[in-house]
Amino acid sequence: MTLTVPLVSARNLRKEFHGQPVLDGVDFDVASGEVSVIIGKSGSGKSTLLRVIAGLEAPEDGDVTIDAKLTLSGGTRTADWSHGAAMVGMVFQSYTLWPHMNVLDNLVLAPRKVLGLSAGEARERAEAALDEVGMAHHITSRCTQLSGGERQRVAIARALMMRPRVLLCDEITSALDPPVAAEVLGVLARLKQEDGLAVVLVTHDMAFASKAADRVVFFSHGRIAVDATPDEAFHHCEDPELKAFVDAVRFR
Ligand SMILES: Nc1ncnc2c1ncn2[C@@H]1O[C@H](COP(=O)(O)OP(=O)(O)OP(=O)(O)O)[C@@H](O)[C@H]1O
Repeated sequence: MTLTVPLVSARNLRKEFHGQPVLDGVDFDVASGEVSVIIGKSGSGKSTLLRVIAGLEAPEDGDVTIDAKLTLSGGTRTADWSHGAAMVGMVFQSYTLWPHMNVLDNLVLAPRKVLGLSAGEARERAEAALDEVGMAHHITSRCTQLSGGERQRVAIARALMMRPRVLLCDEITSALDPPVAAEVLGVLARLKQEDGLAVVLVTHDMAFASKAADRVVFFSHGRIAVDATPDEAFHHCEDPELKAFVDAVRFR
């Protein structure tokens, strides 16, 4: 029997804002080459979960193991924290590219500073990353000249520059028209397929969730209420709250 060790494993994550629990003892595993879609009502804690895993938010309690190294213990960073952080990339809903820079400069900034890559090495890496998202021809474009979908593809490429093994995506298609959103989500599905990247996606896109997700996680009041295959979650689920949520989103 082969035991697969999760790439990311979070245990008993607890986070409060103003005395209110937002993550209420969350256990969450991510496997390599898996697309997990997180759904749930607004304010249920989905973004907070991603931000805690990415190290952007400190939890009150909980352990996180990334790539077999304990990075957070009882809510506190361990000596292996940076090793884990390097494995995790994050892409956000609103465009976080520097508008005054061109695409190449946006991509090379962090790897040159953080990894100390030479200009040539960083450019080579940028060309490969842009190629992955179908944006190689835009390497010298100004970010302000790009459409919303193109900007999000560049944002994905920028996250890929640090060679993460898991990409956390927080509602990255919410501001896009459905066909453009489908294109961006298609890029993620391909990255999973071709590069074995793990993708965790907070989205309301049920079509993508049912087609491309390996699992669907339903968040409710700071807890994971359902963690199932798309077929189970959308067609055979007994959870009344999930059923009501899926119907409400599907027909919106
Ligand atoms: N930095 C913060 N300071 C105070 N409260 C916060 C902060 N970040 C999140 N919250 C609160 O925590 C709760 C969960 O927020 P979170 O963004 O994780 O929910 P969500 O499920 O991602 O919602 P949405 O779908 O609307 O993005 C909300 O009530 C939110 O107002």
